[in-house]
Amino acid sequence: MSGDWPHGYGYLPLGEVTSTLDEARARVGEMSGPTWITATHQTAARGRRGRPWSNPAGNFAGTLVLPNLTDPASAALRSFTTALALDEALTTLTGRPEAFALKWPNDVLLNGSKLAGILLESLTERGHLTGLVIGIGVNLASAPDPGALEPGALAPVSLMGETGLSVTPDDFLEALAPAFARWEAQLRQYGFAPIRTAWLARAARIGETVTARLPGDEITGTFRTVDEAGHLVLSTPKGERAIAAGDVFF
Ligand SMILES: O=C(O)CCCC[C@@H]1SC[C@@H]2NC(=O)N[C@@H]21
Repeated sequence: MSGDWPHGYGYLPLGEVTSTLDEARARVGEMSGPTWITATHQTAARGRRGRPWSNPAGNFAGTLVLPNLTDPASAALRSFTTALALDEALTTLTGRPEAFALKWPNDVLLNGSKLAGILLESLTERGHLTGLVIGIGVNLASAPDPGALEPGALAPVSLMGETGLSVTPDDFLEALAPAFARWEAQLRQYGFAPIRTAWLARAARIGETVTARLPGDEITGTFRTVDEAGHLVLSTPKGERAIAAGDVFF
């Protein structure tokens, strides 16, 4: 599997790298359109909020580069298309849709624990958005040692550990890439509304009490919905709050 796929995305499979996100930043100038970059091993993979991301062999590590995205609001919606594509790929490969759920803003859960994470990073020039890189890690073969988890954080699990199914990173990308291309085409053609509906149908903990941790603040409330901008909407004793970015704890 290399070069171009039928859906027109490029593909760059790499061996050991610091991070596929670093490779994306270094190589975006050579790319004319959306391109997947994968690595067999990352020596300095990163997760959200500057956390390290452990990447044992056999797990999926990839970055999708979307050059020429210049609207920040629509770029952020790729959290949702990416999560839906991951969910679709996992459902296709396992036949078990009921086992997976989506956690706002960027995680895929398996049996209620964290299976996959997504990290969006902006590419900018002179303060303007010029593109987006979407880093994706999926614990296919093994779950990393959770180390010291924040209170309330979900422990990682692996697809192999939870289901006994063996899926290689290459097989995973074969399912993920066309799924992403379809969700991306839908977003471009119809806007966020159908993506939002599809995401909500797969969301974990709607109607339940959750806590959103923001820099310097913590908001607890009932998870009502995700609004038209992709913000998390919580009902709190002080009224409804729409949260643009943060970490959610159950
Ligand atoms: O849940 C998170 O914190 C997001 C994790 C994202 C990890 C992936 S692995 C491939 C890509 N390269 C990185 O350095 N990080 C992302």
